[in-house]
Amino acid sequence: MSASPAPILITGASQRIGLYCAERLLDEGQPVIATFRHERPGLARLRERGVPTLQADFADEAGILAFIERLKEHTDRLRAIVHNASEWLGEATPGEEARIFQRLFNVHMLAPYLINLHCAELLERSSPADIVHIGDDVTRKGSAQHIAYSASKAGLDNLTLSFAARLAPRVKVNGIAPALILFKPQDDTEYRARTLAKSALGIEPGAEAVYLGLRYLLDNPYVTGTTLTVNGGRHLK
Ligand SMILES: NC(=O)C1=CN([C@@H]2O[C@H](COP(=O)(O)OP(=O)(O)OC[C@H]3O[C@@H](n4cnc5c(N)ncnc54)[C@H](OP(=O)(O)O)[C@@H]3O)[C@@H](O)[C@H]2O)C=CC1
Ligand SMILES: Nc1nc2c(c(=O)[nH]1)N=C([C@H](O)[C@@H](O)CO)CN2
Repeated sequence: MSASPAPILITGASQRIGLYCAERLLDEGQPVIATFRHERPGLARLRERGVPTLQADFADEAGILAFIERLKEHTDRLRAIVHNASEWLGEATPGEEARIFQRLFNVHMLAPYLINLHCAELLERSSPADIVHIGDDVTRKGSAQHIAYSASKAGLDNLTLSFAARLAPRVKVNGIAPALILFKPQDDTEYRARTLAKSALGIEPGAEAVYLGLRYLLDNPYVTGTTLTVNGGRHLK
């Protein structure tokens, strides 16, 4: 029996929420394996702390399966998988709709689906074991500006239910559905004010709000098939 704890895999952990959660887990002595698509400055901080950083593009099946093969070269067990990788794309480019639709479904649904199926055995060598899908509160009502994005995140919510049923009792499977957590640097004042007004609490909480949800799901032995809403009371407005 290995003395060191099994690692937690976080996808899309080179920046923002994924990077933040990776560093908070490391601070607590939890080993992490991180995936990234493009090289970014935050990866150096993870590498300095001994985190294997695996380049992976989940835009198609070949990229997903190639990642799974490389992951298994790095570990034979996992404490948890956090499916965080995501693109927030709208229907902005005429003629590009089908390509964007496919890309969003691949990163938000095909990647979690294939990684969960192919890596369940790694999770089952750890106890407790968890899968956490990072979704989006927008699935509650859909989005006129991000139709394919919202639909693909709704599909991810359904994967939570199916995998929770399939992998119980050895693996818990849950989701976190955030609304605004972090603005992007390019978001202008008007957009920020308009977005903050959409929730009852009216704040930009930062990545800690998602990490606290992740911590709860990892620590609670009696929660599975659940999606935590972390939306500042957006449903109340
Ligand atoms: N930020 C927010 O306010 C909210 C976030 N969420 C959800 O929370 C999670 C984290 O959000 P946030 O930190 O803002 O996410 P980001 O937009 O920063 O994306 C996270 C990472 O996903 C990676 N990624 C994108 N496409 C692919 C792909 N095809 N294959 C592999 N990796 C890919 C990106 O890589 P690269 O560096 O190459 O771009 C990026 O670093 C996401 O699932 C998001 O949908 C939900 C609601 C609100
Ligand atoms: N992959 C991403 N998904 C989402 C992001 C993001 O930056 N990356 N941002 C949002 C917005 O904050 C939205 O919740 C409020 O306008 C949604 N999803």
